[in-house]
Amino acid sequence: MAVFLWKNLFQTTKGRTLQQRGSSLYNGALDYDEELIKKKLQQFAGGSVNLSKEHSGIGILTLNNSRLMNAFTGTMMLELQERVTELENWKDGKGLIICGAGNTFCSGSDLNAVKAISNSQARWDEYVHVYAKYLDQAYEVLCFLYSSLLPLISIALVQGKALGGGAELTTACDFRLMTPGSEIRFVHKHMGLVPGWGGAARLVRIVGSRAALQLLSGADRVDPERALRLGLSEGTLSSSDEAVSLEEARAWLSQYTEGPASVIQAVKKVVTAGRELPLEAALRTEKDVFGTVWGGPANLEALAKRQKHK
Ligand SMILES: CCCC(=O)SCCNC(=O)CCNC(=O)[C@H](O)C(C)(C)COP(=O)(O)OP(=O)(O)OC[C@H]1O[C@@H](n2cnc3c(N)ncnc32)[C@H](O)[C@@H]1OP(=O)(O)O
Repeated sequence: MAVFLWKNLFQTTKGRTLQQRGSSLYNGALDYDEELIKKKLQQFAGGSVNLSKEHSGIGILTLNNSRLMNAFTGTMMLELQERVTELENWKDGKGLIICGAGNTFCSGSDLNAVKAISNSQARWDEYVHVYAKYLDQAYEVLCFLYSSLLPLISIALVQGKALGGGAELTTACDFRLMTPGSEIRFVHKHMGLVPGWGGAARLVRIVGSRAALQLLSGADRVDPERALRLGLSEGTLSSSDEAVSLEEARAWLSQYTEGPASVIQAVKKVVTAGRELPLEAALRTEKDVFGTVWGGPANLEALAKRQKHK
Protein backbone atom coordinates (compact mmCIF):
# COMPACT_ATOMS: atom_id res chain seq x y z
CA MET A 1 0.00 0.00 0.00
CA ALA A 2 2.83 2.38 0.90
CA VAL A 3 4.47 1.60 -2.41
CA PHE A 4 1.20 2.20 -4.24
CA LEU A 5 0.61 5.55 -2.56
CA TRP A 6 4.14 6.68 -3.17
CA LYS A 7 4.15 5.53 -6.80
CA ASN A 8 0.76 7.05 -7.39
CA LEU A 9 1.88 10.34 -5.90
CA PHE A 10 5.15 10.39 -7.75
CA GLN A 11 3.75 9.29 -11.06
CA THR A 12 1.93 12.59 -10.96
CA THR A 13 4.56 14.68 -9.22
CA LYS A 14 8.01 13.39 -10.14
CA GLY A 15 10.23 16.17 -11.38
CA ARG A 16 7.44 18.71 -11.23
CA THR A 17 6.28 21.20 -8.70
CA LEU A 18 2.72 21.40 -7.52
CA GLN A 19 2.24 24.47 -9.66
CA GLN A 20 3.39 22.69 -12.78
CA ARG A 21 1.11 19.72 -12.35
CA GLY A 22 -1.82 20.67 -14.49
CA SER A 23 -3.10 17.27 -15.52
CA SER A 24 -5.88 15.51 -13.70
CA LEU A 25 -5.85 11.95 -12.41
CA TYR A 26 -9.09 11.60 -14.32
CA ASN A 27 -7.71 12.66 -17.68
CA GLY A 28 -8.77 10.23 -20.30
CA ALA A 29 -10.78 10.11 -23.44
CA LEU A 30 -13.03 12.90 -22.16
CA ASP A 31 -10.16 15.24 -21.41
CA TYR A 32 -11.40 18.73 -20.57
CA ASP A 33 -9.41 21.86 -20.93
CA GLU A 34 -7.82 22.70 -17.55
CA GLU A 35 -8.70 26.36 -17.83
CA LEU A 36 -12.31 25.46 -18.49
CA ILE A 37 -12.43 23.23 -15.42
CA LYS A 38 -10.79 25.98 -13.37
CA LYS A 39 -13.51 28.35 -14.54
CA LYS A 40 -16.13 25.82 -13.49
CA LEU A 41 -14.60 25.47 -10.04
CA GLN A 42 -14.64 29.25 -9.80
CA GLN A 43 -18.41 29.13 -10.18
CA PHE A 44 -18.50 27.61 -6.70
CA ALA A 45 -17.06 30.64 -5.07
CA GLY A 46 -16.84 31.83 -1.50
CA GLY A 47 -14.49 31.87 1.41
CA SER A 48 -10.73 32.12 1.22
CA VAL A 49 -7.55 30.37 2.27
CA ASN A 50 -5.16 32.83 3.89
CA LEU A 51 -1.46 32.40 4.51
CA SER A 52 0.73 34.39 6.83
CA LYS A 53 4.45 33.62 6.83
CA GLU A 54 6.06 34.54 10.13
CA HIS A 55 9.71 35.51 10.75
CA SER A 56 10.14 32.40 12.86
CA GLY A 57 9.69 30.27 9.72
CA ILE A 58 6.21 29.14 10.77
CA GLY A 59 3.38 29.63 8.30
CA ILE A 60 -0.24 29.94 9.41
CA LEU A 61 -2.74 28.71 6.85
CA THR A 62 -6.31 29.66 7.73
CA LEU A 63 -9.44 28.25 6.11
CA ASN A 64 -11.93 31.04 6.07
CA ASN A 65 -15.52 30.37 5.13
CA SER A 66 -17.29 31.07 8.40
CA ARG A 67 -20.77 31.09 6.83
CA LEU A 68 -20.40 27.38 6.00
CA MET A 69 -18.30 26.24 8.95
CA ASN A 70 -15.20 26.56 6.72
CA ALA A 71 -16.45 24.08 4.12
CA PHE A 72 -14.24 23.96 1.00
CA THR A 73 -15.72 25.76 -2.00
CA GLY A 74 -14.33 25.42 -5.52
CA THR A 75 -12.37 28.67 -5.22
CA MET A 76 -10.97 27.66 -1.84
CA MET A 77 -9.61 24.50 -3.47
CA LEU A 78 -7.85 26.64 -6.06
CA GLU A 79 -6.57 29.01 -3.37
CA LEU A 80 -5.30 26.13 -1.26
CA GLN A 81 -3.18 24.99 -4.19
CA GLU A 82 -1.82 28.52 -4.66
CA ARG A 83 -0.94 28.88 -0.97
CA VAL A 84 0.75 25.49 -0.84
CA THR A 85 2.79 26.43 -3.92
CA GLU A 86 3.82 29.59 -2.08
CA LEU A 87 4.89 27.45 0.88
CA GLU A 88 6.77 25.10 -1.42
CA ASN A 89 8.85 28.05 -2.60
CA TRP A 90 9.44 29.46 0.90
CA LYS A 91 13.17 28.93 1.49
CA ASP A 92 13.03 30.03 5.15
CA GLY A 93 9.96 27.93 5.94
CA LYS A 94 10.21 25.34 8.70
CA GLY A 95 6.73 24.75 10.07
CA LEU A 96 3.08 25.09 9.19
CA ILE A 97 -0.07 25.39 11.28
CA ILE A 98 -3.38 24.77 9.52
CA CYS A 99 -6.43 26.10 11.31
CA GLY A 100 -9.94 27.37 10.66
CA ALA A 101 -11.38 30.84 11.14
CA GLY A 102 -14.23 31.42 13.59
CA ASN A 103 -12.86 28.85 16.00
CA THR A 104 -13.86 25.79 13.98
CA PHE A 105 -11.64 23.72 11.72
CA CYS A 106 -13.46 22.61 8.56
CA SER A 107 -16.75 20.87 7.71
CA GLY A 108 -15.42 19.18 4.56
CA SER A 109 -16.48 19.69 1.00
CA ASP A 110 -19.05 22.35 0.22
CA LEU A 111 -22.26 20.38 -0.05
CA ASN A 112 -23.91 23.25 -1.95
CA ALA A 113 -21.31 22.93 -4.69
CA VAL A 114 -21.74 19.18 -4.86
CA LYS A 115 -25.53 19.60 -5.06
CA ALA A 116 -25.29 22.36 -7.67
CA ILE A 117 -23.00 20.33 -9.87
CA SER A 118 -25.25 17.29 -9.76
CA ASN A 119 -28.42 19.36 -10.35
CA SER A 120 -26.98 21.34 -13.21
CA GLN A 121 -28.15 20.87 -16.76
CA ALA A 122 -24.59 20.07 -17.76
CA ARG A 123 -23.88 16.97 -19.76
CA TRP A 124 -23.11 13.93 -17.63
CA ASP A 125 -19.51 13.69 -18.82
CA GLU A 126 -19.02 17.36 -18.03
CA TYR A 127 -20.48 16.80 -14.56
CA VAL A 128 -18.12 13.88 -14.02
CA HIS A 129 -15.14 15.98 -15.02
CA VAL A 130 -15.99 19.01 -12.93
CA TYR A 131 -16.70 16.86 -9.90
CA ALA A 132 -13.57 14.81 -10.55
CA LYS A 133 -11.54 18.01 -10.73
CA TYR A 134 -12.94 19.16 -7.41
CA LEU A 135 -12.00 15.84 -5.84
CA ASP A 136 -8.72 15.67 -7.68
CA GLN A 137 -7.69 19.14 -6.57
CA ALA A 138 -8.22 18.25 -2.91
CA TYR A 139 -6.62 14.84 -3.27
CA GLU A 140 -3.50 16.17 -4.94
CA VAL A 141 -2.96 19.12 -2.60
CA LEU A 142 -3.43 16.94 0.49
CA CYS A 143 -1.03 14.29 -0.88
CA PHE A 144 1.45 17.07 -1.55
CA LEU A 145 1.07 18.46 1.99
CA TYR A 146 1.74 14.99 3.39
CA SER A 147 4.76 14.29 1.18
CA SER A 148 8.41 15.24 1.45
CA LEU A 149 7.86 17.63 -1.45
CA LEU A 150 6.67 20.16 1.11
CA PRO A 151 9.40 19.91 3.74
CA LEU A 152 7.67 21.83 6.53
CA ILE A 153 6.68 20.23 9.82
CA SER A 154 2.92 20.61 9.90
CA ILE A 155 0.21 20.71 12.55
CA ALA A 156 -3.55 20.67 12.18
CA LEU A 157 -4.86 22.87 14.97
CA VAL A 158 -8.30 21.34 15.50
CA GLN A 159 -10.73 23.74 17.08
CA GLY A 160 -14.49 23.09 16.92
CA LYS A 161 -15.25 20.49 14.27
CA ALA A 162 -13.15 18.71 11.66
CA LEU A 163 -15.73 16.78 9.63
CA GLY A 164 -15.57 14.73 6.44
CA GLY A 165 -12.93 16.26 4.19
CA GLY A 166 -11.94 18.43 7.18
CA ALA A 167 -11.05 15.27 9.11
CA GLU A 168 -9.13 14.09 6.05
CA LEU A 169 -7.19 17.35 5.98
CA THR A 170 -6.02 16.78 9.57
CA THR A 171 -4.44 13.49 8.46
CA ALA A 172 -2.38 15.31 5.83
CA CYS A 173 -0.47 17.04 8.64
CA ASP A 174 2.40 15.53 10.62
CA PHE A 175 0.70 16.30 13.94
CA ARG A 176 -2.72 17.19 15.29
CA LEU A 177 -3.36 19.32 18.37
CA MET A 178 -6.91 19.64 19.65
CA THR A 179 -8.62 22.28 21.74
CA PRO A 180 -10.99 21.28 24.57
CA GLY A 181 -14.43 20.37 23.20
CA SER A 182 -13.22 19.88 19.64
CA GLU A 183 -13.84 16.79 17.52
CA ILE A 184 -12.53 14.96 14.50
CA ARG A 185 -15.17 12.94 12.72
CA PHE A 186 -15.07 10.97 9.50
CA VAL A 187 -18.78 11.41 8.75
CA HIS A 188 -18.44 9.99 5.23
CA LYS A 189 -20.49 6.87 5.92
CA HIS A 190 -23.46 9.00 6.93
CA MET A 191 -23.14 10.82 3.60
CA GLY A 192 -23.06 7.55 1.67
CA LEU A 193 -19.36 8.06 1.01
CA VAL A 194 -15.89 6.96 1.94
CA PRO A 195 -12.92 9.31 2.22
CA GLY A 196 -11.68 10.38 -1.20
CA TRP A 197 -8.96 12.87 -0.37
CA GLY A 198 -6.50 10.22 0.84
CA GLY A 199 -7.79 10.42 4.42
CA ALA A 200 -8.43 6.70 4.92
CA ALA A 201 -4.98 5.57 3.78
CA ARG A 202 -3.30 8.17 5.99
CA LEU A 203 -5.57 7.40 8.96
CA VAL A 204 -4.54 3.73 8.78
CA ARG A 205 -0.91 4.80 9.04
CA ILE A 206 -1.63 7.06 11.99
CA VAL A 207 -3.89 4.89 14.17
CA GLY A 208 -3.62 1.41 12.61
CA SER A 209 -6.17 -0.43 10.52
CA ARG A 210 -8.42 -1.65 13.34
CA ALA A 211 -8.96 1.78 14.86
CA ALA A 212 -9.31 3.31 11.38
CA LEU A 213 -11.98 0.78 10.51
CA GLN A 214 -13.87 1.63 13.69
CA LEU A 215 -13.65 5.38 13.10
CA LEU A 216 -14.81 5.12 9.48
CA SER A 217 -17.47 2.44 9.81
CA GLY A 218 -18.90 3.96 12.97
CA ALA A 219 -18.50 7.58 11.77
CA ASP A 220 -17.35 8.01 15.36
CA ARG A 221 -17.00 11.38 17.00
CA VAL A 222 -13.40 11.52 18.24
CA ASP A 223 -12.97 13.89 21.15
CA PRO A 224 -9.54 15.08 22.35
CA GLU A 225 -9.24 12.32 24.99
CA ARG A 226 -9.95 9.51 22.54
CA ALA A 227 -7.73 11.12 19.90
CA LEU A 228 -4.87 11.16 22.41
CA ARG A 229 -5.41 7.50 23.32
CA LEU A 230 -5.47 6.52 19.64
CA GLY A 231 -2.36 8.51 18.82
CA LEU A 232 -4.43 10.67 16.47
CA SER A 233 -3.59 13.77 18.48
CA GLU A 234 -0.30 14.80 20.09
CA GLY A 235 -1.94 16.83 22.79
CA THR A 236 -4.93 18.76 24.08
CA LEU A 237 -4.35 22.46 24.38
CA SER A 238 -5.41 24.22 27.54
CA SER A 239 -7.69 26.75 25.90
CA SER A 240 -10.33 26.74 23.18
CA ASP A 241 -9.92 30.46 22.67
CA GLU A 242 -8.91 31.08 19.07
CA ALA A 243 -5.93 33.36 19.72
CA VAL A 244 -4.69 31.53 22.81
CA SER A 245 -4.84 28.10 21.15
CA LEU A 246 -2.95 29.41 18.13
CA GLU A 247 -0.26 30.78 20.43
CA GLU A 248 -0.07 27.42 22.23
CA ALA A 249 0.22 25.56 18.92
CA ARG A 250 2.97 27.95 17.83
CA ALA A 251 4.89 27.32 21.04
CA TRP A 252 4.47 23.55 20.66
CA LEU A 253 5.72 23.60 17.07
CA SER A 254 8.65 25.91 17.89
CA GLN A 255 10.30 23.12 19.88
CA TYR A 256 10.78 21.30 16.59
CA THR A 257 11.48 24.19 14.24
CA GLU A 258 14.28 25.82 16.19
CA GLY A 259 17.43 25.91 14.06
CA PRO A 260 18.36 26.59 10.45
CA ALA A 261 15.66 26.00 7.82
CA SER A 262 17.97 23.82 5.72
CA VAL A 263 18.44 21.38 8.63
CA ILE A 264 14.77 21.31 9.71
CA GLN A 265 13.68 20.74 6.10
CA ALA A 266 16.25 17.95 5.77
CA VAL A 267 14.91 16.29 8.95
CA LYS A 268 11.39 16.40 7.56
CA LYS A 269 12.55 14.95 4.23
CA VAL A 270 14.36 11.95 5.71
CA VAL A 271 11.46 11.11 8.03
CA THR A 272 8.91 11.44 5.24
CA ALA A 273 11.04 9.23 2.99
CA GLY A 274 11.15 6.63 5.77
CA ARG A 275 7.38 6.85 6.14
CA GLU A 276 6.48 6.58 2.47
CA LEU A 277 9.25 4.95 0.47
CA PRO A 278 10.24 1.32 0.27
CA LEU A 279 13.25 0.80 2.56
CA GLU A 280 15.91 0.77 -0.14
CA ALA A 281 14.69 4.00 -1.69
CA ALA A 282 14.30 5.61 1.76
CA LEU A 283 17.88 4.72 2.63
CA ARG A 284 19.13 6.22 -0.62
CA THR A 285 17.08 9.37 -0.08
CA GLU A 286 18.50 9.72 3.41
CA LYS A 287 22.04 9.48 2.05
CA ASP A 288 21.26 12.11 -0.59
CA VAL A 289 19.65 14.47 1.90
CA PHE A 290 22.61 13.99 4.26
CA GLY A 291 24.81 15.19 1.39
CA THR A 292 22.89 18.47 1.28
CA VAL A 293 23.65 19.36 4.91
CA TRP A 294 27.06 17.76 5.44
CA GLY A 295 29.70 20.50 5.21
CA GLY A 296 26.88 23.04 4.99
CA PRO A 297 26.85 26.32 6.95
CA ALA A 298 25.10 24.88 10.02
CA ASN A 299 27.43 21.89 10.13
CA LEU A 300 30.55 24.06 9.78
CA GLU A 301 29.32 26.45 12.44
CA ALA A 302 28.72 23.58 14.88
CA LEU A 303 32.20 22.20 14.19
CA ALA A 304 33.79 25.61 14.71
CA LYS A 305 31.95 25.99 18.05
CA ARG A 306 33.22 22.55 19.10
CA GLN A 307 29.60 21.77 20.03
CA LYS A 308 29.21 19.52 23.10
CA HIS A 309 26.00 17.61 23.77
CA LYS A 310 26.00 17.36 27.55
C1 LIG B 1 -14.42 13.62 0.32
C2 LIG B 1 -15.03 14.73 1.16
C3 LIG B 1 -16.30 14.31 1.81
C4 LIG B 1 -17.01 15.42 2.59
O1 LIG B 1 -16.40 16.31 3.08
S1 LIG B 1 -18.71 15.29 2.67
C5 LIG B 1 -19.17 16.68 3.67
C6 LIG B 1 -19.09 16.33 5.11
N1 LIG B 1 -19.60 17.40 5.93
C7 LIG B 1 -20.87 17.49 6.32
O2 LIG B 1 -21.68 16.67 5.98
C8 LIG B 1 -21.20 18.66 7.20
C9 LIG B 1 -22.71 18.84 7.34
N2 LIG B 1 -22.97 19.89 8.32
C10 LIG B 1 -23.16 19.64 9.61
O3 LIG B 1 -23.13 18.52 10.06
C11 LIG B 1 -23.41 20.84 10.49
O4 LIG B 1 -23.71 21.95 9.68
C12 LIG B 1 -22.20 21.19 11.40
C13 LIG B 1 -20.91 21.33 10.59
C14 LIG B 1 -22.04 20.06 12.46
C15 LIG B 1 -22.43 22.51 12.11
O5 LIG B 1 -23.62 22.46 12.83
P1 LIG B 1 -24.17 23.78 13.55
O6 LIG B 1 -23.12 24.32 14.44
O7 LIG B 1 -25.49 23.42 14.15
O8 LIG B 1 -24.35 24.84 12.40
P2 LIG B 1 -25.30 24.76 11.12
O9 LIG B 1 -25.65 23.35 10.79
O10 LIG B 1 -26.40 25.72 11.30
O11 LIG B 1 -24.26 25.28 9.99
C16 LIG B 1 -24.07 26.63 9.70
C17 LIG B 1 -24.24 26.76 8.22
O12 LIG B 1 -23.15 26.07 7.60
C18 LIG B 1 -23.66 25.20 6.60
N3 LIG B 1 -22.73 24.09 6.40
C19 LIG B 1 -22.07 23.40 7.34
N4 LIG B 1 -21.29 22.49 6.76
C20 LIG B 1 -21.45 22.61 5.43
C21 LIG B 1 -20.87 21.95 4.30
N5 LIG B 1 -19.97 20.98 4.43
N6 LIG B 1 -21.27 22.38 3.09
C22 LIG B 1 -22.15 23.37 2.94
N7 LIG B 1 -22.72 24.02 3.97
C23 LIG B 1 -22.37 23.64 5.20
C24 LIG B 1 -25.02 24.78 7.16
O13 LIG B 1 -25.81 24.25 6.15
C25 LIG B 1 -25.51 26.08 7.70
O14 LIG B 1 -25.96 26.89 6.63
P3 LIG B 1 -27.42 27.56 6.69
O15 LIG B 1 -27.36 28.48 7.87
O16 LIG B 1 -28.39 26.45 6.88
O17 LIG B 1 -27.56 28.27 5.40
